Amino acid sequence: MIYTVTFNPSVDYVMHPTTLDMGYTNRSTAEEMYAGGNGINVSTILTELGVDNVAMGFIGGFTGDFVLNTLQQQGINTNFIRLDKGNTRINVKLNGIIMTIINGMGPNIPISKVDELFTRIDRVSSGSTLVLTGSIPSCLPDDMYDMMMSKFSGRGIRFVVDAPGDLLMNALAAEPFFIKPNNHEVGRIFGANPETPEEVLPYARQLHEKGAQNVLVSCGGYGAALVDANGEEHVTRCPPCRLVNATGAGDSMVAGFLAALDRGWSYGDALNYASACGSATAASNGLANRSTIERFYSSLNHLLADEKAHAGEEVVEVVETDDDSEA
Ligand SMILES: Nc1ncnc2c1ncn2[C@@H]1O[C@H](COP(=O)(O)OP(=O)(O)OP(=O)(O)O)[C@@H](O)[C@H]1O
Ligand SMILES: O=P(O)(O)OC[C@@]1(O)O[C@H](CO)[C@@H](O)[C@@H]1O
Repeated sequence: MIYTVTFNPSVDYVMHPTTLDMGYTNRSTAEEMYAGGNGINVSTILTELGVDNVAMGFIGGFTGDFVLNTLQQQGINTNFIRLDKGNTRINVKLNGIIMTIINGMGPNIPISKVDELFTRIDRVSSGSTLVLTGSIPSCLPDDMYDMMMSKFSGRGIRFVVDAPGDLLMNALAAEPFFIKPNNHEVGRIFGANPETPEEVLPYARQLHEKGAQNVLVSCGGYGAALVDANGEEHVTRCPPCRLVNATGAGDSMVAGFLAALDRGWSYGDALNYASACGSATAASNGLANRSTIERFYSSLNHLLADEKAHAGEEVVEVVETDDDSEA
């Protein structure tokens, strides 16, 4: 069974403003609301792909009710702890010409509630996967994932960590099964600026050597790279698509990689499937549905087969001329 943990869920409130002028009233032409937060997004895609999972974490107030009701309507198994005070945050996504995001802070989580979460995780059986993803509210220590992995190590639980900066680096010593930073996060860690899957591979290998078993680095529209648990390197591309809203694209990759491994696929195929899931979400309003994912996976396989067939071919530069005569 896969368990996702979202410490700071959200109502993702997507607005479509036609202008974004600071200091003036701007108007939106449409709005959508989604149950959000990284672990919740992973659970949503896993459920869409028919993989058994449970979404855990903390919710509070009327916005917490919205998150819970939405997940339950989507048939997602939930095991959330209700906070006595405060509301689950609202994260505003201004989907204009340039996407602008304002994420809320989220409610305070008392230590007694964190202990309750640990008691629930204590009951998770050996062979389970625990997905620790997303930011941790500022009221809690930023070595939280590291601490959880140490606390529950030796139980036969596989840990997946997708978190920024120190949260990720602190978790490596506990040898997580799978991590998924993006190329910018990797760049910040190593003081570099890798963009393409080929450029991130050496850094992915270093993260692998520091303890992470599978290191998948997403590179936005460029595709993604993987150093797998056997130390083998893979790169993939993105299926061509029109970008609609990339919120949750990285989480969709995490879900896609886990879903493919759950089906017994190879690491290389799992990377391709993860890329298809990411791009399918980037091309959708909200998270992708299964049929979009399968369509993107098939179009990625065509693209990769094409790339392989033409590998090593000399690139002939096409020079455009003003007249219609053939060169
Ligand atoms: N412009 C794009 N065109 C096609 N696919 C994209 C684009 N941007 C993102 N994707 C898909 O989404 C995946 C994840 O994107 P990205 O590397 O931005 O991850 P991320 O920063 O973790 O995402 P997020 O935090 O928005 O969930 C990419 O590997 C790719 O499959
Ligand atoms: O504020 P955080 O926890 O860093 O990110 C939260 C968030 O932006 O990430 C998800 C997409 O990955 C959204 O559903 C959600 O709003």
